[in-house]
This record gives sequence, structure tokens and C-alpha cells, in this order.
Amino acid sequence: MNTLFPIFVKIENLHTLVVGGGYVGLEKVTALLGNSPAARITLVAPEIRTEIEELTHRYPGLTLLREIYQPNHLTDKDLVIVGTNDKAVNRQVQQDCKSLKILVNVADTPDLCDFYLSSVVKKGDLKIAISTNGKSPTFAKRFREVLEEMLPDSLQETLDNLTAIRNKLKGDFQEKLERLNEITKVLK
Ligand SMILES: C[C@@]1(CC(=O)O)C2=NC(=C\c3[nH]c(c(CCC(=O)O)c3CC(=O)O)Cc3[nH]c(c(CC(=O)O)c3CCC(=O)O)/C=C3\N/C(=C\2)[C@@H](CCC(=O)O)[C@]3(C)CC(=O)O)/[C@H]1CCC(=O)O
Ligand SMILES: NC(=O)c1ccc[n+]([C@@H]2O[C@H](COP(=O)([O-])OP(=O)(O)OC[C@H]3O[C@@H](n4cnc5c(N)ncnc54)[C@H](O)[C@@H]3O)[C@@H](O)[C@H]2O)c1
Repeated sequence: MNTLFPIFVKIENLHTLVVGGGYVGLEKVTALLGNSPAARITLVAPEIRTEIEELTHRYPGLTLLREIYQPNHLTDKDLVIVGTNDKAVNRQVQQDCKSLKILVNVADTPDLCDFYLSSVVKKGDLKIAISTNGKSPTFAKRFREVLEEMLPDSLQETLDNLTAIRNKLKGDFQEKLERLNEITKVLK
């Protein structure tokens, strides 16, 4: 059974720390900014890939610290993603987060994660997050590609129309719900 509980986080309201500036750091920062360009992210690592540096020109919310990780980097952070090439450092960051009750993802080490990143399908306002319960990230990626291909671009228009109807509908909650269920029957 997949017991993971999916939530959609307003990541731009939080301050996220990413520890590690290699391929993994790049992948995670890209995933965060791809969903939320205004995300506030601090990345700490003694060596930082140039692709990450380039992102700072486009995303003012991204701050880079060329330092080794210190526990004080956790001050005022809400969420942490760690992916250095030093397993002891990853473990230390995870333990420091635990003692401060900060949610932490140790990339590629499911046992140390409080949450996993998901594969994300985006079509306008529609967003679908895919989890395989850690069984196969590659399957998650492929399934994302299938869904992206399948979903029509006109979907945004449908959502916009439904919003307009939703805002216009009068009556109590129950009446509105019945009407919206009726209108959207064709989608089944
Ligand atoms: C979805 C995605 C989101 C993201 O990272 O943004 C994501 N991994 C992605 C890609 C990917 N990761 C890996 C490969 C190489 C092929 C392979 O191993 O399959 C590829 C494929 C590729 O890159 O093409 C390596 C890998 N990943 C994990 C392990 C450890 C293990 O399984 O024990 C290892 C082995 C490391 C090693 O061998 O040392 C673990 C996790 N990876 C997760 C998420 C979480 C579970 C999500 C789920 O439930 O499916 C979880 C549990 C924790 C986490 O990291 O959050 C993103 C696709 C984004 C997209 O394109 O849509
Ligand atoms: N790259 C991948 O796609 C991938 C896939 C599976 C597993 N992994 C594993 O994930 C880990 C990270 O991979 P990578 O490709 O990003 O590595 P990398 O070598 O490209 O980058 C490692 C980063 O960690 C930083 N770092 C090291 N010690 C640190 C410390 N004390 N404080 C802060 N930062 C520190 C380095 O400065 C560097 O930025 C490796 O152990 C790798 O085996 C990577």
C-alpha cells in the first residue's frame, strides 16, 4: 500500500534549503523553480555547477552560498532537500532537521526522507503529481510523458469556463455542487 499523503505546497511561501550543488542539486532546484518561479531557495555547497549559477540571473529568489554545510544554515528554513556526494553529511543534515522538526528529503535515500518529490504533469492550471511509492522513479517519469502527450491543450479553456460558471452559480452549496456535477458529467 502506498501510504504517502499528497499535498500541494505553496512553496513560494516557504524558505527552502538545498544542500549540494551538483547534478542532484540542479535537478531539485529546477523542479522547485519549474513549479514556482518565485520560490525562495538557498543552496549551500562548496562547489556549485555553473547551470545553477546561471539560474540566479532568472530567479531572484535563489541564493547561493559557497560554503560547506553548517547547522546554522537551517535557521529560518521550513523545508530541506539534501543531495551531497557525502553520505555522512546527508545523514548529519537529516538528523539536524529531525531535531528542529524541519521536513527533509534526502535525495535518492528513501529511508531518510520525510517526503518524496514527484513526477509532475502540467497543463495550464491542471497539475498531476505521480508517485510510485519509490518503486520506480523511471516509471513515474515515463508515465508523466504519456499523460503530458494525452492531455489536450484545450483543457485550460475548460477549466476557465468552469471557473466562470462556478463564480456565477447562485444558491446554497448543495445546489451548486449538483449543478457542477451535472455540467461535468461529459468528462466521465
Ligand atoms: C520523480 C522524481 C522527482 C524528482 O526527483 O524531482 C524522482 N526521481 C526522479 C528521477 C530519477 N531518480 C533516479 C533515476 C535513475 C533511474 C532509477 O533508479 O529509476 C531517475 C530517472 C531519471 O532521472 O531519468 C534515481 C533514484 N531515485 C531514488 C533512488 C533511491 C532508491 O530507489 O532507493 C534512486 C536510485 C539512486 C542510485 O541508484 O544510487 C529515489 C527517489 N526518487 C524520487 C523522485 C522519489 C520517489 C518517486 C516515486 O515514488 O516514484 C524518491 C524515493 C525520493 C526522492 O528523491 O525524492 C524524478 C523524475 C522526474 C521526472 O522526470 O518526471
Ligand atoms: N546525479 C545523479 O543523477 C545521481 C543519481 C543517483 C544517485 N546519485 C548520488 O547522489 C549524490 C550526489 O550526486 P551528484 O551527481 O549531485 O554529485 P556531485 O558530485 O555532482 O555533487 C556533489 C555536491 O555536494 C557538495 N558537497 C559535498 N560536501 C558538502 C558539504 N559538506 N556541504 C555542502 N555541500 C557539499 C559538493 O560541493 C557538490 O556540489 C552522489 O552520492 C550520487 O552517487 C546521483
